[in-house]
Amino acid sequence: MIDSLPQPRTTDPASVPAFRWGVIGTGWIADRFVTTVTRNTSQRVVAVGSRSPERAREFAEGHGIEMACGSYEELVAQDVDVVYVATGHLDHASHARLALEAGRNVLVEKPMTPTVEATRELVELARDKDLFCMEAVWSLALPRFDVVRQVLAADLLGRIEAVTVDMGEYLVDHRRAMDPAQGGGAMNDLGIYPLMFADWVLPRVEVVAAAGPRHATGAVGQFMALLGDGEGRQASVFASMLTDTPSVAVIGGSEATLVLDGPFYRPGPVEVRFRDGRVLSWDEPRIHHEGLFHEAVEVARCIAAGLTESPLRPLEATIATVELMERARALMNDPA
Ligand SMILES: NC(=O)C1=CN([C@@H]2O[C@H](COP(=O)(O)OP(=O)(O)OC[C@H]3O[C@@H](n4cnc5c(N)ncnc54)[C@H](OP(=O)(O)O)[C@@H]3O)[C@@H](O)[C@H]2O)C=CC1
Ligand SMILES: O=C1CO[C@H](CO)[C@@H](O)[C@@H]1O
Repeated sequence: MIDSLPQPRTTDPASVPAFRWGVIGTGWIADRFVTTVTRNTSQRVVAVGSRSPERAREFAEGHGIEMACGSYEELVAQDVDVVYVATGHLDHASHARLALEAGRNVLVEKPMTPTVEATRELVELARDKDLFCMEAVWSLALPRFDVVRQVLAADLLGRIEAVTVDMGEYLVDHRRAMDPAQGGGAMNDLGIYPLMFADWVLPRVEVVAAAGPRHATGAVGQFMALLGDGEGRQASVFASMLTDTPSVAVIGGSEATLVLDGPFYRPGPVEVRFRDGRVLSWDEPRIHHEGLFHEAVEVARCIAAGLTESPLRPLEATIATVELMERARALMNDPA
């Protein structure tokens, strides 16, 4: 009988080489990513690219970045080892392609692309070029997720029977995230996380049913999906841009139940509740998006090791998640 949860095996940022990074886009996530990477690692963000030379300059000055590029083409032509694609959902494919064609490794914001076809094309290109490519599902690089990974590998929960996971954040007033013309709606911004989680825990799971009413903007404001693996295991997924929900993830097993208190996709605690009443927990500071730096360290670790994909977010897993997204969308008549 164990008396504590496993310690996470996350990579020490100081143990990986300092690579030269370029960033495409100067928006919300680009700002957070560069801030935390600069603060917590020795990775060097040396160039930023924007559609506007002015915005590139402002971003570069604000973050102490050497090169401000007035176009994405100019950015990928710089001497960088890896490009972080931080533009909107519908632009990931073309901007990642631009970087790969220029011979750069890529870390691409989620969803890598909103469709199975475009994701497969990008994966194929990265493989043809023998370049590193990863979808920035940063949760999977967090210490918290490594604790879960080890709990699952050690079969501490018994037979997994159910996953329930929700993710609700009030984003109704967010122009990009609710604009259907920019791929806005509950799927691309939020739903990808709970679907990824269900698929990560129960890899053969399929979407059985889904419903997602449209908000006044025309985007799907929230959706529920029911998943099953054909062997009796089920997952329920809920994502909403219309209200804040606990955003808790639960893995129910025959021997114990694991709970990731919300928001499950960010840094936070892990609790395992055994059927005999014992509870084991592991905790870390709830540092919000500050935890983004872990994915940059994972990228550096992989590139240094000569890997073209990360075992934390293999490209086939990215494809599996977008397959679930596409199936759920089809059931709710929501074009990508
Ligand atoms: N990992 C995470 O926790 C998070 C991930 N994300 C993901 O990151 C991506 C970007 O989200 P976010 O940072 O919130 O978005 P923003 O709208 O804040 O930034 C997007 C950037 O894309 C660039 N861009 C290029 N073409 C266009 C266009 N036609 N219209 C508008 N912007 C354009 C702009 O940079 P410029 O003008 O300088 O060229 C802009 O700053 C999304 O795919 C989202 O899913 C978002 C939030 C959190
Ligand atoms: O990936 C994401 C996670 O956090 C953000 C806000 O809290 C979301 O909007 C976003 O798309």
